[in-house]
Amino acid sequence: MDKWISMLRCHKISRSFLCMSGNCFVPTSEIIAVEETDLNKKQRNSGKWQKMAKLHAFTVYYVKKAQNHRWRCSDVTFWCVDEQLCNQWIQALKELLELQTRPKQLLVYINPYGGKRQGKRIYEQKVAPLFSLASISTDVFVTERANHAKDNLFEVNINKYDGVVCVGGDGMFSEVMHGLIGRMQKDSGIDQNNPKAPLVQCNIRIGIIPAGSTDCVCYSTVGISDPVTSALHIILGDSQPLDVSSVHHNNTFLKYTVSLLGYGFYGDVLKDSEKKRWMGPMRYDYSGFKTFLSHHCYEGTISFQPAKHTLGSPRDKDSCRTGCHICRQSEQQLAEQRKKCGLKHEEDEEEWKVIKGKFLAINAVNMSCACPRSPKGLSPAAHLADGSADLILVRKCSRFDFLRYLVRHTNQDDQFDFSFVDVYRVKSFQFTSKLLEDNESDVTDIGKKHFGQFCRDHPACCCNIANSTWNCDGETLDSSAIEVRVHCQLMKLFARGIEENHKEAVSNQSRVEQLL
Ligand SMILES: CCCCCCCCCCCCC/C=C/[C@@H](O)[C@H](COP(=O)(O)O)NC(=O)CCCCC
Ligand SMILES: Nc1ncnc2c1ncn2[C@@H]1O[C@H](COP(=O)(O)OP(=O)(O)O)[C@@H](O)[C@H]1O
Ligand SMILES: [Ca+2]
Repeated sequence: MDKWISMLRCHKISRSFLCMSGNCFVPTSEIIAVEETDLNKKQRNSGKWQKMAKLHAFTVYYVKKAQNHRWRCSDVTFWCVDEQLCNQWIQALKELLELQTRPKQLLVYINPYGGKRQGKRIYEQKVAPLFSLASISTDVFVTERANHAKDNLFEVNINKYDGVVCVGGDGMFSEVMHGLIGRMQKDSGIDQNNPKAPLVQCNIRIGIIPAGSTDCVCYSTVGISDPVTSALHIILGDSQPLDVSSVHHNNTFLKYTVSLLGYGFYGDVLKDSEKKRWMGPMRYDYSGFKTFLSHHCYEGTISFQPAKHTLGSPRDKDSCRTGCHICRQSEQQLAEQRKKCGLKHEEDEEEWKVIKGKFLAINAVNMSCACPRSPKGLSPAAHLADGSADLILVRKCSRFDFLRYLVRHTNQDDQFDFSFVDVYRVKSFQFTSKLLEDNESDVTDIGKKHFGQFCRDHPACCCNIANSTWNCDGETLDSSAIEVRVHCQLMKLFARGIEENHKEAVSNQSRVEQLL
């Protein structure tokens, strides 16, 4: 659309669309702001208009969807000789924007040390100007230490805000999520140490401005890791429910997780990479390579309860997309089950499957875990809000086979199509390392307490007698026995899930135009 010849060509305004001649329309839900145009400024910039009669104008800022789920703020200016008509348009559009439920007051936490240490700059240069354009007020808090944001969330007057924004990576997001969910349970008198406690949903949405090393939660829920796109989703007030898993050990709460809870390979990569933080995001490549070469496997027992409430399966060809019907159906099914069972725990009655073995990796993912390093993710068909997690067991195999498996995270081939990889959709699971089982069953056996570096029975095998650690959304968790339970849609993000690809969106758009 030519900005300079848009002489009040908008010919129709409805509750849903601002339609302009020239086959262009903007859904009102995607208008960012409407402002009276500073004509002096415009006229100074364009000699073309200098000799014309007095004009009035307003500018509509709206979301322009580019390729690969990237959003940008675009604008169009409408000119008019009639001042009253111009003001009527501004007024009508502002009233429409008021009807949208959008955040007005946000609490922002910036981790200045996440990723490439650009959090503060990204926020100030790319995000703050957009929030100000959309008339969003902010209280900005730059963290000075780990857990600063989490601790602060237990103290602030949270009801003052329409949402919390975190600028950083998955670790920073995890911190803010722990603060919000923890605060919510504390205020409602829920004991987080009870693994069976029905947790209270957190209705304050979190917005993620990606400025970390992996940014998997942002990428998996928006489709791209891009600060401007995320800021625009926040401004429009998008809402995406998210499953959260709780991790316990012996009736003690350890952590919540939304993306990857990984033992073995991803736990070892994370542990090693923490010592190399100075390398920035490259630390994962270095530690990934090192861990791959070490090729350690770990022995233990996994018990899990299959997620029977959901129609989906981890081997599905379709992925979770905006407005996903599998997530909606699964949530309804769980709500019905809960109604039927009342206070009784339906989980207690359901079957547990038990698997013992030696594993190179045990990965539990609540979402696909797509990220720039792995655009399909660890489990491409996992759902954001279906009350289930995908449990991926990578059994002991050769280095070459493990490399083939890892490479499939980066290409289009099926990463579950290997004899040594099993995947299950679960609603809860438990893991105990062999080492702990042995210690618990025979505490007097001195030999078993004397763990050498590698398996005594098979000195040549790669089986590591020491335990691995868990990678819990980028935070290390040292526990050789854990109990995990998925809580369906425990929290919400300022996101809308990944939209259908652009071609489909364009064809839907022209269908709407025809309807109008
Ligand atoms: C031969 C090529 C092999 C390449 C394999 C690449 C596989 C990448 C999969 C990444 C999955 C990411 C799951 C998310 C994990 C994050 O929570 C965590 C912390 O993120 P952040 O706080 O933003 O730093 N990131 C990781 O654990 C990084 C794993 C990278 C392993 C190579
Ligand atoms: N000011 C700070 N100094 C040091 N660590 C911090 C600070 N603020 C937050 N953190 C911690 O840094 C960790 C990693 O942050 P994150 O933003 O995820 O970066 P990255 O993606 O590079 O790991 C998080 O666990 C968070 O708790
Ligand atoms: Ca899920």
